Amino acid sequence: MAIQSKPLSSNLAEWLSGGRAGLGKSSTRYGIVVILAVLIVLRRRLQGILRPAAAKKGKEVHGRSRPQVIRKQSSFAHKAKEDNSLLNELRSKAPATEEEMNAALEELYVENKDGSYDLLVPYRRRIARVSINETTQRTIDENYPFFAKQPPVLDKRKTRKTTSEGKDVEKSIDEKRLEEAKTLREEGGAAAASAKKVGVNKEFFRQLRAIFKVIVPHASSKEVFIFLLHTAFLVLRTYLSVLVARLDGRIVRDLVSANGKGFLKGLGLWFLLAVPSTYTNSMIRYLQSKLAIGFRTHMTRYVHDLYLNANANFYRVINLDARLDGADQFICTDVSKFCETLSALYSNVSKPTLDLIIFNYQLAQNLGMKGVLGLFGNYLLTGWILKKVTPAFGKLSAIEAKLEGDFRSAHARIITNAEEIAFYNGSKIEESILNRAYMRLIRHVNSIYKIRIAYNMTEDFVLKYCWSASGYIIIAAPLLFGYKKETSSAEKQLSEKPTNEGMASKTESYISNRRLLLSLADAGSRLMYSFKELNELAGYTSRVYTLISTLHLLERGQYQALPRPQGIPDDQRFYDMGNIQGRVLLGSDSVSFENVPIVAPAPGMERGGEELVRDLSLTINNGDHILITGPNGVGKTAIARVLAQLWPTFKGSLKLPADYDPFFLPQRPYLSAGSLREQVLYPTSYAEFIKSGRTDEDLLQILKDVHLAYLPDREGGWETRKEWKDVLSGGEKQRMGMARLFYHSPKFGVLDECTSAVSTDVEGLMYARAKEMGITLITISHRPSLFKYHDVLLRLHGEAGKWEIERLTTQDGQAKSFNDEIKDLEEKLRDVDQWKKRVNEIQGELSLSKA
Ligand SMILES: Nc1ncnc2c1ncn2[C@@H]1O[C@H](COP(=O)(O)OP(=O)(O)OP(=O)(O)O)[C@@H](O)[C@H]1O
Repeated sequence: MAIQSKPLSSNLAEWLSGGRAGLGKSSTRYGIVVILAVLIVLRRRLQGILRPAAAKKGKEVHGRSRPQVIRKQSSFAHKAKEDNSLLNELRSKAPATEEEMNAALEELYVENKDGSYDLLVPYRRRIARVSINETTQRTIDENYPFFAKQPPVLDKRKTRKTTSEGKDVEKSIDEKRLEEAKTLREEGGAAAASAKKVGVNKEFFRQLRAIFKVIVPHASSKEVFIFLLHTAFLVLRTYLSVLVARLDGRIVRDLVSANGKGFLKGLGLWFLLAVPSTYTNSMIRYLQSKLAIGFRTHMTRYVHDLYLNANANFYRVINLDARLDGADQFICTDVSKFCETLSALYSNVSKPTLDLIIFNYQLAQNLGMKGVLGLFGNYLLTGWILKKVTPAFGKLSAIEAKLEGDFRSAHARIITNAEEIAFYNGSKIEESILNRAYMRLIRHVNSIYKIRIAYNMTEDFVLKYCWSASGYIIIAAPLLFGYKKETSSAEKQLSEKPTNEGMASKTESYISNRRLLLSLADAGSRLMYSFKELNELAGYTSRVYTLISTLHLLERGQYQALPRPQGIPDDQRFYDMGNIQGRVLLGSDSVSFENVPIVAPAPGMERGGEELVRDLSLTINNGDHILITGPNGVGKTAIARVLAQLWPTFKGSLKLPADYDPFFLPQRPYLSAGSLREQVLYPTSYAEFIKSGRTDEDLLQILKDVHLAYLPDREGGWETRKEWKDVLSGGEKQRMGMARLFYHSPKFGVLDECTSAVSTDVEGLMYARAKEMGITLITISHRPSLFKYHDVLLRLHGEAGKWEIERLTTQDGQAKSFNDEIKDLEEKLRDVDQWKKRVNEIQGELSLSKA
């Protein structure tokens, strides 16, 4: 045979061009050679393009010379201020020690001149430098219209009610909204409640389109390039599959015709083809993961920019709105699952689709028109059957994600409150709570598995067995029933060859067609599997969309709005997050409340927010230290929340100075993840500290003022990184809070019971120091010992939101003496007789009415 006498390369081309049943194009002759060449060229380019950003920019840095830096922190700080010389100093290839890593980690980021910043990320004992560009307000505004619409929670069928006469009427919009809020509350957030409606429908494609604005921000994004490359590899894989099918047939032909040499060559080619095939497969997987990571990075950064924006959306999500339940689960898990499913779906859909087209084309060449019609009839029928038996996977996966979130947050609560739970010996009850959350999740997952049994059986039966059987029939029909397809000239030649060779050719043709049919069945089942994945993607899409959409709405102060319930009297106030009428005005000389009710918001509750303090009017001038006092739960901290603009000003006006930048010290001191130095600096970063020109000596002086000067020595230096909330005692944590106040030295300091665990003598010294520094104190406390550090007392009573203001200093600014205080108290005692008289009167009236 001519083929046996030719050199290997030409044999390869000829074999793979397929002679009689080849791809029919001369270019395929050199297919393998071209593929190999392309791959070799691409390999180098790919490495360049797909390498992590830090490595690409050659920006790996770490703390090689850091020990000196630690010793000479202050001189180094000034050096670093000049032009990132710290980073230049730290740049080296050798891995850093733990101490060096900690020191370099403290940097966190380096600001660039164009407003962007380079984040310093620990990575394999080195610090990688990643450029971060925050999402601009313009991009957020441009994307807003795509996310402004939230999917309705209520099903249309449920928006009808029956009147007393038994008539079925449409519900009013208000009633629908109230019912929707109730559904949200019961189901635990919009994503969970609207999961009932999730599926591959118009809404899904609308949401996906909106999300694409985030995950592929520009046509020139790196993901577009990865996507194109991925597509090229997918096409290549299909092309290689066809070549493998051809080669398979040839090898069997040589076996049947006992052509040993031809068989060995075929085997050699088989291994040769394996090289690009395996490379292509692993590149497809790699690019798919790369795409998923790219999508996730875009989305996570976008979500973080919205979540941690100046309006404190992270606070609004939890306290002022009921649409998102467990934002951490959305951001950490759902975003990742969405991105992975989306990128996997692309290769899972495109590959079998491409396979179906190419294999069908190939089979059409081999089997003729009738065979193709048979195949298509088969597809339509099986497709219809599978559509009928496919369960609502989208809805199921959205519910699963919600239950996963519940389980995760139950665990998070234990981590946050470990000590308290341990003191209460609460393991048993906490375990029951955890187990219950887990069992709810597992029951749901189990029910999905059960649903899948029947579905997978049908899918396997239809795609593996029915498709193969119909494939046999289509191949066998011309042989058994003798109908002739349009034969190519190559086939005509073969059919005229002697019987042995004709038999071998028939075997070859059968094997090739059989392989193509098997690949076709495989492609079909993968496509069907993708449909299942598409449904799951719909579930994740609905959750991710709800996350981004809610953050967009909250960013613009658009809360979930509820109508005034019909049952409440006209004179009763109704505070709803959708109806905020108060104003916050900047530019005044002092901080002043003018008829501002202090209201605890109740997101998603029909009764509306609860009024804690009625129409507060109060002016706090610079240097007018004010103490707010009153019983527990009366609304003292609530005033601080309104001052911080965390809670809305529902009515009246809140006037603030133009440069209003108060510092709040909450009841529970928060200690961040970071070094000891960062605990004092919080919330400013180390980079800003360096920029300010202040030094560790300054920080030590501050620690002296709060009686914590021993800490750097005790904890092993300023760079020590620990879980500070466990390391410091209650009083130490509060004193650290005061240290932060002194470091920032603001005009106004809002101190909410922030020294309740500090001994009275040290507390007094700290208050005196704060006043010395010119900080105007707005203190919330029950401790009478603090009266003497304040000028004005705001006393909240709690009954019907009553409050009163009292001066604690005399006209000349002196603290009231004990004599003054006694006089005040005696004045008050004078009223006691009247109050007693009134109590007797009321009791008398009550006993009369009973009689
Ligand atoms: N995030 C919130 N959402 C809704 N209501 C809240 C929220 N936080 C607190 N409340 C409610 O507001 C009321 C006032 O709370 P606040 O924290 O202002 O009390 P307080 O006067 O500071 O009490 P204490 O002296 O115990 O600290 C309480 O009834 C509380 O249940």
